[in-house]
Amino acid sequence: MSFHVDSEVGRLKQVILHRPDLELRRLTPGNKDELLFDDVLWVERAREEHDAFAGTLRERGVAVHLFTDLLTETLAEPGARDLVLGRLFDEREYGPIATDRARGVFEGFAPEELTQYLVGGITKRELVERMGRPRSVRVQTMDDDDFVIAPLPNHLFTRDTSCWVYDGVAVNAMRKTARRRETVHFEAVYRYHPLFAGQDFKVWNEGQAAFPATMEGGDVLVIGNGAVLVGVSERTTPQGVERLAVQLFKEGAARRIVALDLPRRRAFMHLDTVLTMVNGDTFTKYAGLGMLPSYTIEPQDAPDDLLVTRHAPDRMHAVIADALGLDDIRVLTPAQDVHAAAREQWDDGCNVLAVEPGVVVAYDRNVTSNAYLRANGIEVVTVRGSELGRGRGGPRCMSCPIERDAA
Ligand SMILES: NC(=O)NCCC[C@H](N)C(=O)O
Repeated sequence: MSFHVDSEVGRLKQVILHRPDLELRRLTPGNKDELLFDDVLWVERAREEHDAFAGTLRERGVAVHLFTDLLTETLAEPGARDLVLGRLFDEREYGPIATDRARGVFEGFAPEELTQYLVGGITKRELVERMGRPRSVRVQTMDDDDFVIAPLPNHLFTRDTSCWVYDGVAVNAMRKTARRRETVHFEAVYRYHPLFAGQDFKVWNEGQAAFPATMEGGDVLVIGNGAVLVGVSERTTPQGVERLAVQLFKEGAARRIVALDLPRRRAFMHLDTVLTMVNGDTFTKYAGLGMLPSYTIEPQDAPDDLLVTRHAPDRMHAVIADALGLDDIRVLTPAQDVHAAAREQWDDGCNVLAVEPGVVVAYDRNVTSNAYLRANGIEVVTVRGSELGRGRGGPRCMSCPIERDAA
């Protein structure tokens, strides 16, 4: 089987999703901000919404792989355990007394339990029950219900931690502390899971070791025609984009990157919160985004050199069209008052996931955006996201395509 993502909108064949679990039960009013959520969730309802989302994709012929299953199966491999636990149990984090004992507890877990605690986190009480009370200053200064290892609720947004670009995968260094531990889980999955191990695909970057050259998949749109559209954002750095460009060009996997200079704000945290593609020449865009400065990045003769051209904001759509080999692109932005538009953007109205050209999955609550897409010939399949949306991500954020045709 070969994995590749050749567009944003061609037929979607395989995707990785993460069904919410323990990590969201551990989200509280006290930790939600640090964990990048805007509210606590009703987890059972979030799971129902997520099951319905997965069901919608399956009905459209998409093979859905659940991240929990992938990680659990991966952790049955000794090499994967060593990679993940070696990265996690760092003496500089847990102190010289507790680190090895805590690691010993995790070494003893069966794969299912190991996945549960790696993703859901573990409290001091849970750890001490298993390892006894160490003399560790690090552990003794904590309350029993404090997390020794924090939960990872943003695994829900599988788009960001790894993203496929043509015939390779970028396993991304994440900007925010709350998401950094997600990366090693995907490093292990792509290296050791039987679905991927031994398969012929390229790896565009080296995981969290690339930090601080962060790049997140929500900023990466594989628009087709050998081009990639990338947001330089709150999360994705210019050097992260530059490194991606060097890798893609070295392997001849892409011909051009267009980088958009986004405002560095949480509401616009990734490009796909304000701009996504709905068919081969059409984008849905948030009215408040306006026009942005852009850069085209192209290969030079020397492999470690790049041709970088800056364009004024009014050229943004033309620059994207040119990368696609088109005279123009269609940009769909519904006419609505600025307050309504801001609310729908916040609720991921632009964050749609195409399952084939002209057919997208969207949250049902974004009534105006969805009606406008339909009026312009796009089929919109709606899913509920009243709970899921509280983490500020929609259908595109919650999916990591691993196989998708060209448009
Ligand atoms: N591509 C995306 O925009 N993903 C949404 C990520 C939301 C998550 N709570 C975060 O702040 O990283």
